[in-house]
Amino acid sequence: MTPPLLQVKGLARHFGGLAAVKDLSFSVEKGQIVGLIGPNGAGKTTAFNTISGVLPPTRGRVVFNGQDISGQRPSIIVAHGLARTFQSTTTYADASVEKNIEYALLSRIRGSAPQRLMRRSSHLLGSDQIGEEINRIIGIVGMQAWRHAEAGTLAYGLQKKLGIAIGLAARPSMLLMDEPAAGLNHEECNELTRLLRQLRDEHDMTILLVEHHMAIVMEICERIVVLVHGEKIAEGTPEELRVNPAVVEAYLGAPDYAHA
Ligand SMILES: Nc1ncnc2c1ncn2[C@@H]1O[C@H](COP(=O)(O)OP(=O)(O)OP(=O)(O)O)[C@@H](O)[C@H]1O
Repeated sequence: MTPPLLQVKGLARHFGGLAAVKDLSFSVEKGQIVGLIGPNGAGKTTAFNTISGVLPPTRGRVVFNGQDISGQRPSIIVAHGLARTFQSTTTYADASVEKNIEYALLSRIRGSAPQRLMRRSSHLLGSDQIGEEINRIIGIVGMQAWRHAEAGTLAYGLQKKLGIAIGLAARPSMLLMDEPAAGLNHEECNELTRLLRQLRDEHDMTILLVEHHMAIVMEICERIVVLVHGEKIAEGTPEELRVNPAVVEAYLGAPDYAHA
């Protein structure tokens, strides 16, 4: 049997006396979209930051594609194929959509020495391939019409798509997405749902999604991990969690969950 692509084992992260994440274990199989949900302050972002190398874990391990990546720098983790999508604020506002993607590709090519050593040769791009790669990424996120638009002038939903495009420039096999639906309108949420499915079905992407928008989580995730006060209180399919008393209680007063 193929081992899971991502395995989080007994992960903990403390801030002084506060245990923001406690003994968290879960795994994500290749090709799955898994949700990580929980009320405000549950520890979702801390778990994400610890998995992606932004914060070192206090305890526990993160294994990706069979390799222990716990506590590695974000650039090394990206080179392993585990990338985070960026918030719109991390784009170059004055540069065009294609330039932003080009900068992301160039940083991948230049990378650090250990990154270069780790990358498979197919991951190295010659400058003649950059144009093709920009076309490929713009095609995936459906931003052909905005190719020459300045990033800072894009509507919010398009800026978020550009953030996903920049994440894709790392050619990851797995994306960690932190609240991609935040601030999107109804039509943009539908588009996001289509894009996430397309990334998985047509581009072999595995996705771990932190998201407050319960309708999207319930519709798109095969499995969901629920955190409350830093602890995993439940894990299962959307159908299982909808009727799980502990989850319903944690979300009492959250109408979006009740109606998802
Ligand atoms: N750098 C930090 N220093 C101290 N405490 C922190 C730090 N980052 C997070 N925390 C605390 O850790 C706990 C978990 O926060 P975290 O942001 O991970 O939760 P979350 O589930 O992502 O919340 P939200 O849904 O509101 O984004 C909170 O009590 C928060 O105040």
